[in-house]
Amino acid sequence: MRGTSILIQRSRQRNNVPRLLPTRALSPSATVIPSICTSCLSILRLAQSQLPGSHALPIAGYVAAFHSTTVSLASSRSTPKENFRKAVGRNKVLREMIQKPSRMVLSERVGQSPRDRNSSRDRNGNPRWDEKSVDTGGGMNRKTFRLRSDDKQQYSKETERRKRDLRESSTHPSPSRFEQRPSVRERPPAFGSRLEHSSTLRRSMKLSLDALQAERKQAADELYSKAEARSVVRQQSEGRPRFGAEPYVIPIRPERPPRDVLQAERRKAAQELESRYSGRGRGAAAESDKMFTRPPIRRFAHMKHIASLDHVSSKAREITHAAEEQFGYFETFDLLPQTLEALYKDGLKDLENVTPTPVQSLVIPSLLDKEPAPSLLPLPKNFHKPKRGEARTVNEYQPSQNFQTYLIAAETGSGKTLAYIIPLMDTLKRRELAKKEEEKAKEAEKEEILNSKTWMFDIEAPPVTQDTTVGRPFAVIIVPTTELAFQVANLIKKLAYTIKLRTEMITREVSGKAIRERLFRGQTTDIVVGTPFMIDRITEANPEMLHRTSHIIVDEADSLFDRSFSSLTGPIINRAINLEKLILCSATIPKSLDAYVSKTYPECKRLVTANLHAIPRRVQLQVIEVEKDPYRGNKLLACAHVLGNISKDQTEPGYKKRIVVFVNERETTAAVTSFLQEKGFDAVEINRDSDSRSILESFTGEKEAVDEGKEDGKGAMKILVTTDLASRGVDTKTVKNVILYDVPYTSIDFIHRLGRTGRMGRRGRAWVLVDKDSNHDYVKEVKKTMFLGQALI
Ligand SMILES: Nc1ncnc2c1ncn2[C@@H]1O[C@H](COP(=O)(O)OP(=O)(O)OP(=O)(O)O)[C@@H](O)[C@H]1O
Repeated sequence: MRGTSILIQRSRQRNNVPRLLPTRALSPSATVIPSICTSCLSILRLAQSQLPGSHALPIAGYVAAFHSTTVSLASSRSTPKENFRKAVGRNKVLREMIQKPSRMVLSERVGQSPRDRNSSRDRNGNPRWDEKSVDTGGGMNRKTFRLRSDDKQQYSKETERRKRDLRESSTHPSPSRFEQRPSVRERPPAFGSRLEHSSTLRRSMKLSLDALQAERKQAADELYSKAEARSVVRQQSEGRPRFGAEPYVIPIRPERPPRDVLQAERRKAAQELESRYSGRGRGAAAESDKMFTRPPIRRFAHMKHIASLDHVSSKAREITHAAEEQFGYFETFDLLPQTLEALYKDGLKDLENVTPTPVQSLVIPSLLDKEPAPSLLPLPKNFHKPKRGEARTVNEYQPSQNFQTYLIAAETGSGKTLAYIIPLMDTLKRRELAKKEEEKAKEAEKEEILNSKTWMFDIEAPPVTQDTTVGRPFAVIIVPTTELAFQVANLIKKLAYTIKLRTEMITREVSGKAIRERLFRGQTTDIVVGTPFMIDRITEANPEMLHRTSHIIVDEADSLFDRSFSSLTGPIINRAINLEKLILCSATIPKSLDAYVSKTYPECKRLVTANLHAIPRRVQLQVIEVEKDPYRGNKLLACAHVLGNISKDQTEPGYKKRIVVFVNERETTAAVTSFLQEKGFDAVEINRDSDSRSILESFTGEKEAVDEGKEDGKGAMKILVTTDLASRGVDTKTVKNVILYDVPYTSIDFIHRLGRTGRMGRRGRAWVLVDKDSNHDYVKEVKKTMFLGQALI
């Protein structure tokens, strides 16, 4: 073509999908078609063979339109030929152009041989064609060219040779693609245009069109069967393919199995699951449960690496859901009137229309005990009280064998404390009332005998028993920190006022003398709350103290059975020789706890809520990249900046904003607190020397109105800087914002720290500061899991 040359490289078409290939326009006036596929090649051939240069320009546009049609057909499973035919059928302009060429576009080169289309003269400058204008009567200025006789001969020879080659190649199997392509040197000399070169090349490679298509079809079938995602590069413009735009990838999806096949598979899997559970004990079910439903998610690799949470099966969660829906009101639990009264009046004061939380619906009916207390085993005669400084012997008692064990696990701030306290107090009160009734009956009987004449012969001497109630509690609650002991003891005291039970707290804050007086001053103590260290010390010196203990509750059990506490918690349990119920309670079940419980208490009953290990979606987590501007690695600055932003927002108008900042190491608390104080924030830290109880009280109490004149900014904020000391169990229900100054070491710490906000259905916000030493991927995974509402692993 004279004015326009559209050069097309040889294209391959795989998998029935037109592939775009780069082409070039040589002439500056040419229409640039950046990419084209083989299906469109035919059109261009037609244009080049039939049209003069100036008319090839609009043809380029037609080709673009044609190409878009073939691309849209590409996802169908028809062959390129069929696609081509369909595309022509759809495109009116092209159809007309191909079927009956317009008179308007035909010009001087009509009838020119495809060979040497660009030059009408040979090397010697002689005209190749005898130019003779012939009016064919079909067009306005149609011209025809007569071939010179020698050229005519050469042309017919060439045609003959091509046909022969094609016949031969179709009888031979096609070589592999790499073998097919000859090196540049081996290639036949260019003959005519590049278009011609392309067809010559194909001929020289002895590839028949049929063989090529068969190969493509096979490749396509393979791809579909393997369900490999192949890609079609399309250029996106208003949802339609266009040339020159950014490419994007559309994966070809594998064929979906029919619906009935899928349903049958699911049914089979469900039956298998059912059969694994039916007719087995709880322990076995739990075992198979674990085996069968190990988390299939591999994408949370970083979380898996760091975390140590145990997986809770979907079956266990389903069971819980069913149980949770059963109880809508506290009245349905069949509690004593005084327990109900205490619950509404003291436990959930100032709350209207309270209903049991999921964990309470699950736990209260399971722990309620209406049976009378069983008779006590006597104390062993050889009770050994170790002297001061003497080595402890752990296994000197015969531990109780017949107690039931429960593992209660529910998300943070879900009301676990009341879930175990209410049934415990109700049971103790029931037993107390039953005992009183029994004593009353005995008294009446005695009176009757004394009044009768035969009393001298019938009455028996009263038995000598060790059945004293002084300093021998019925229940012991062990918690890991003094702060938590204070909180739990406070709640029990409130309830006990109405229920009429006595409770005492034993922590390091209480002196030895005070404990002695409280416990052994001559009155019955029903419930003792304390830290493991203190309870262990006292019960080691006075093992008879646990003689009547029927209930032991281990709150934050994962912490109390870890390496630092297990040497204290285990012996306490062993000393309770009349133990009936051991209740382990926690918001997190690490693998270590699960293994310990399975081994030590194989018959343990697990009461686990459906959302265990999931941080509620109502808590938003934001990640602050400390290394980036404007902080440039300055974590203190980042923390102050976040606090500054919190101070400006209008989230808690009229009330003091309470914010908790968690750090990993105790030493960091002082540095962070003093920096924040320097910046004008009201920040306090909890450390060994500080009065943690009063500090925590100001964060666990009800909302506090802001001082006059300090309605806005830093004056309306209260910041607590702490380690994990305040991360477990502390009921910071009015805290809306939590800052994780350091990335927590484990998912367990993540759950407990973030659990200080968003409690009992409230909304919360959290920020985590990520610096160069932090594991970014881990934080990303936690954030993603939170967003999805999934359990952390
Ligand atoms: N049924 C209820 N309705 C409304 N509020 C409740 C209910 N039960 C408990 N609460 C309140 O929920 C708050 C959180 O309870 P609690 O401290 O027992 O949570 P938790 O599950 O032990 O949390 P953590 O795992 O952090 O120790 C408390 O302020 C409590 O008064």
